[in-house]
Amino acid sequence: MEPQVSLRLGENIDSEVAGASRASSVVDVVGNSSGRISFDRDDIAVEPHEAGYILEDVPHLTHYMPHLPTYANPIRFNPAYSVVKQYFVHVDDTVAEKVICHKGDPRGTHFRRAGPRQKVYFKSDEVHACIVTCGGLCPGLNTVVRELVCGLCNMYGVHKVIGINGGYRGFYSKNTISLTPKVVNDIHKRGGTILGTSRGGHNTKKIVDSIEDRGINQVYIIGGDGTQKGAAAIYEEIKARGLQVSVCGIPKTIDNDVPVIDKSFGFDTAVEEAQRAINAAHVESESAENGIGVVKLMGRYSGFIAMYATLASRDVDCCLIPETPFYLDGPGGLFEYVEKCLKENGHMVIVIAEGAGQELLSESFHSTDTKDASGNKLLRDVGLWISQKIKEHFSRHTKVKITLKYIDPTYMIRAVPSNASDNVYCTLLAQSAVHGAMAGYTGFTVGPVNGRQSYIPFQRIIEKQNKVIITDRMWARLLSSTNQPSFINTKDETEDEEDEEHPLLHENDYCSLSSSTMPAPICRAGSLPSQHKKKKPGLFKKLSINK
Ligand SMILES: Nc1ncnc2c1ncn2[C@@H]1O[C@H](COP(=O)(O)OP(=O)(O)O)[C@@H](O)[C@H]1O
Ligand SMILES: O=P(O)(O)OC[C@H]1O[C@](O)(COP(=O)(O)O)[C@@H](O)[C@@H]1O
Ligand SMILES: [Mg+2]
Repeated sequence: MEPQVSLRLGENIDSEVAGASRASSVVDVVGNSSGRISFDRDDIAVEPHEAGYILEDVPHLTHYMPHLPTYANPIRFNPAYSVVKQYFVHVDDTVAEKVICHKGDPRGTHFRRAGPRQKVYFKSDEVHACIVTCGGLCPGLNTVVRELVCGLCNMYGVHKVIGINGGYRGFYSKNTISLTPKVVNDIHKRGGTILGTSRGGHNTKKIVDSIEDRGINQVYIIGGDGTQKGAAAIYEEIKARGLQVSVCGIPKTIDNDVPVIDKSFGFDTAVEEAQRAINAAHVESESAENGIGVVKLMGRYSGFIAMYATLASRDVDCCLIPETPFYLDGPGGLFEYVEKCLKENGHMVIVIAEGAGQELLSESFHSTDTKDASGNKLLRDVGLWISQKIKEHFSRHTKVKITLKYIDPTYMIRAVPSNASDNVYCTLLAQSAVHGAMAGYTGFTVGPVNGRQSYIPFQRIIEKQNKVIITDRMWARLLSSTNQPSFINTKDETEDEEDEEHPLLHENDYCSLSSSTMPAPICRAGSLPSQHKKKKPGLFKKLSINK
């Protein structure tokens, strides 16, 4: 079956924008010849047509400004691109969210494919774009800034691009940075962001006032989950004021915790840079008698950097991440495993993500929650804590003398420039963002879905965090690479097997589960918390059978 364009019947089929006349509809169910249904995201849940797919579309300026004029895309006059056959993205092109299907499955959710359109909704010399970077640092920020500027200026002939200083709060300050291809020429070789960044300080009304006062009509917002929530609020306010301003979010997070997209920029660089710390830990531990190297890596709620760095290195004996429960004492606990490693190999390396075991730390410190300016919970140093616990264990309960070195490379990893593959990734991301804004899309985030750049509604990006699925094959690969304990005792596994009520679950069922449904860290030796046993029996064993 040929996928159909998500236009309403009676709409101009030549229109560059699917559903251009709709007020706010962003989700279409595209079916076969028997028809299709369009609906507002906020309205009702609609069952997709048996043979159709759901197009989770992004808003367009014409949804609230229906009579905007269009212009021929200036790229067609650019010698670099005019020779490329089929350079423009077809209006029907969509990208499937899931590429693994089972016989009889519905075709699932699709996103609009990113790329240049035949028509644009801005005259190049009328574009006044701004770029802002928010939240924590991440390798590649400067590359994205560079490629946004070069994409706007070199591909579309835009002359007015400004940088907002120091994150969202920079919208309220007088000073901005004028950005030209010359200014940004070398910045991709530097870590950090030339624009500066910050946490907190988001005031939607004041930001949109500033956008209006300055005559800005394209806003590129680079940042993580918090930033994208802020971008969504800015878009809503701009829509409410009826402004012809495209708002485009570019997901940034070293933690790789943004959902839907394949991975976030800077992640590859972070994994690569983490190897240096792991190597150092390995050298130190190998060179001492009963040497233990502990490396803390970033990852507040998602342990992707720790997991991939461990898999890449092969020198790591134990990887602890926020998504996995672990405990210290007793059979199957961490101390027992450390003793075993030292006995067998004379040394060991532990990688721990910063958000791992936080519940265990809270128990130790009885701390109250403190937050940063953006409202993110401030975490205690788990690396230091676990290092002390291991030292205490060996001095109090064994005769083994250990040498433990704790390495915290987190900010060093975050501050490096992006590597080659991240640079290419950042280029595609930035160019896709520019194409989308020029084509009049707004209220969208850009990112790769199954290898294809796509336009994704803000809602999908901010509704949950991407997490390591510990029942997935990737975590199983890690466990088999490190041989670390799963921190699940056999008694619990047997209980799970006996539970016939719960059918096998598909991996995608888990992708849609939030952290609240994942097991809480185990606090006591040798047993799982009771709510874990009751809520998700079979969580660990059964899914692996399904792969
Ligand atoms: N729910 C929210 N609504 C509006 N703005 C937000 C929200 N959460 C965070 N922000 C703003 O986004 C910016 C970055 O958020 P932060 O959580 O620090 O980093 P990140 O975007 O990398 O997750 C901050 O300026 C913060 O004020
Ligand atoms: O010390 P900071 O700058 O607040 O940043 C610490 C946090 O920033 C991160 O690197 C990334 O967080 P964001 O994506 O929210 O910016 C986390 O891994 C880490 O916990
Ligand atoms: Mg964040």
